[in-house]
Amino acid sequence: MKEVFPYKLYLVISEEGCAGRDFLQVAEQAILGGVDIVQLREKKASNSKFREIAFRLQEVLVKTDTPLIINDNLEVAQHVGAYGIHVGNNDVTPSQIRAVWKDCKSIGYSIEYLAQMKSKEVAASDCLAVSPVFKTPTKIDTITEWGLEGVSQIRRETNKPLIAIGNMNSDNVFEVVKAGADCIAVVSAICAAKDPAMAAFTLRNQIEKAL
Ligand SMILES: Cc1ncc(COP(=O)(O)OP(=O)(O)O)c(N)n1
Ligand SMILES: Cc1ncsc1CCOP(=O)(O)O
Ligand SMILES: [Mg+2]
Repeated sequence: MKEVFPYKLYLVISEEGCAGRDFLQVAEQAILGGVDIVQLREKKASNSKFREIAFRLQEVLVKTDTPLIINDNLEVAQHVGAYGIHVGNNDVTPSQIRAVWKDCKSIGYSIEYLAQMKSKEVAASDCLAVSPVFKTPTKIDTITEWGLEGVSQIRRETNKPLIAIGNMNSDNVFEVVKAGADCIAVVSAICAAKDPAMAAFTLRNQIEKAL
């Protein structure tokens, strides 16, 4: 059976986060470098704008068969026929998504505190994000800074694919994978890099070395 989440390097992108560069080109370059899944995270866009950006990104991703994940917005995710969705504790829940979106291939769910691990929402998810591993200016409304010990602790509690996010960079991904992460998700390490393809290539190499 095909694994639902075999991905290793996950780009989380927004149009605004690419600092004036064309976000579609950043995504294309990142994929050339080794990104194998992309999430569109538009925290401020209206539904219609979010949908429009998602369609444009989807057009680029289909060329390389790269899956598109939509952050938070179930309506947009279904409308564009995304591969899946990522949600956290303030969003529509994984079990609600499962109930209404029958052909959703991947529901990702953020783990912010340990008690979540026993919840029905974890059971309803396909993959879990250790969120954040390290504090990051990209997202400041976070609860637990998990650190390497937190990644290992969550690893011991589940066999589901674990995505590490939060200040991931080429200096720390090796040890984060060694601690138990299956996949590394990044915003700034690629979106703010001078050369997104090279940045992705370097991250991917570190991940492969640790596996
Ligand atoms: C891969 C991945 N992991 C974690 C998050 C954070 O989701 P959430 O806690 O819902 O916070 P917002 O991103 O919605 O601000 C994510 N988006 N992607
Ligand atoms: C979306 C999100 N969720 C937890 S941390 C984070 C932001 C990660 O951004 P960066 O890779 O720039 O630290
Ligand atoms: Mg969310």
